Amino acid sequence: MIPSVAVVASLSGAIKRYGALTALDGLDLMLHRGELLALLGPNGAGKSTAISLLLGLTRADAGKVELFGKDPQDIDARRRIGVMLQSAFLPSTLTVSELLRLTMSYYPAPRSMEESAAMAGVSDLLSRRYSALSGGQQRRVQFALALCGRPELLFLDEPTVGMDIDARQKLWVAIRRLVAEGCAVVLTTHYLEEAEALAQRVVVLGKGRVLSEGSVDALRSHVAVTRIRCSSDLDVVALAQWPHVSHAERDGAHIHLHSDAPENVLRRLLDADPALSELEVRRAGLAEAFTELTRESATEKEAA
Ligand SMILES: Nc1ncnc2c1ncn2[C@@H]1O[C@H](COP(=O)(O)OP(=O)(O)OP(=O)(O)O)[C@@H](O)[C@H]1O
Repeated sequence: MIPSVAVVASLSGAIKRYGALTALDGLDLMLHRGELLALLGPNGAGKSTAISLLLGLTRADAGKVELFGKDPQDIDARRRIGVMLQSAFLPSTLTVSELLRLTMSYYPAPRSMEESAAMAGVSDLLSRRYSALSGGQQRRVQFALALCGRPELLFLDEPTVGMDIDARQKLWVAIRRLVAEGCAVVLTTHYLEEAEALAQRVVVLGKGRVLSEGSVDALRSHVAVTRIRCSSDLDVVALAQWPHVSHAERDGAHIHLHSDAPENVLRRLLDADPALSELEVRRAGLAEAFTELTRESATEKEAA
C-alpha cells in the first residue's frame, strides 16, 4: 500500500460570501507535507480568500477548515506556519534585524537570524531600516520573516512581485530547499513560469471553485496541442487538410502547424519534404493550458 502523505491543512466544502457575492463556492483543497501547491486563477477567483480562511483571518460561512487538524485560529497550529502576504504592514521604524528578532520570538524553535537572512538573501540588509528599503528588498525581508520560524507550512501570496530576475531565481532556490526539507508550500502567482518551475501540483480556481487540479504536465496535456515550426516549401493549404493538423500557416520560409498527434504529422512531414530544416517542436505551456481552462469555464457559464 502507498503510504498516504500527511495532510497539513484542508478546506472541505468551504463557502465564503461577501453580501451577495460568493467568493468561495464549496471549495475542497488539501495541502500535503513536502509539497508545493501552486494556486492559480484569474483576478477575483478566490485565491486570497482561500488563504485567509486557512490562516484564520476570516471564517467560512459553511464547510470545514483545518490547519494541522485544528481550528486555524488555534495558536499551536499558527506557530507551525509562515506567511508572506501581498501587503505587509510592518513597523516602519524597525531595522531588518529587529523585525527578524521580533518575528523569531513568536516561534518555539526558530532558525538563527544568520540562517534566515542568508536563505532570503538579506544578510547585507540586517542593519537597514525596513521602510528605507526598495520594494524588491522589502519582499525579500518579508520572505525572511516568513521562513524564520522554521514553518511546516508556508503561504506565499505572489512572492516575487517587484523582484528582479536575480532575486526571483534566488527565492526559487530557497523555496526548493524548504520543500526538500519537508515544508509544505502554497504559492499563488500570476507568473506561470514560476508555477511551472516550482510546483508539484497545480490547482486552478475560477469563481470560487476548482476548475482543474493535477500536475503541471496533466494541466498542460489538457491543451493537447503541439506546435511544429520548420523551414519547408510544402504548401500550407494542403497541409491544413492533413489528419491531426488543426492549423497551418506560412511565415516567410517557415511553416507553423498545430497538431494533436505530432509524431504522425512529423513522420509525414519528413517524408514529404526531405529538404525540411530548422525543425522545432513545442508542447503547449502552462500559460496556454491555463488560458484555455479559464476560457472554457467562462464559455460554460455563458451557455448555462
Ligand atoms: N473583504 C471583502 N469584501 C467584499 N468582497 C471581497 C472581500 N474580499 C474579497 N472579496 C471578493 O471576493 C472575490 C474573491 O476575491 P479574492 O481576493 O479571494 O480573489 P483572488 O483570486 O485572490 O484575486 P487576485 O488574483 O486579484 O488577488 C472577489 O470577487 C473579491 O472582490
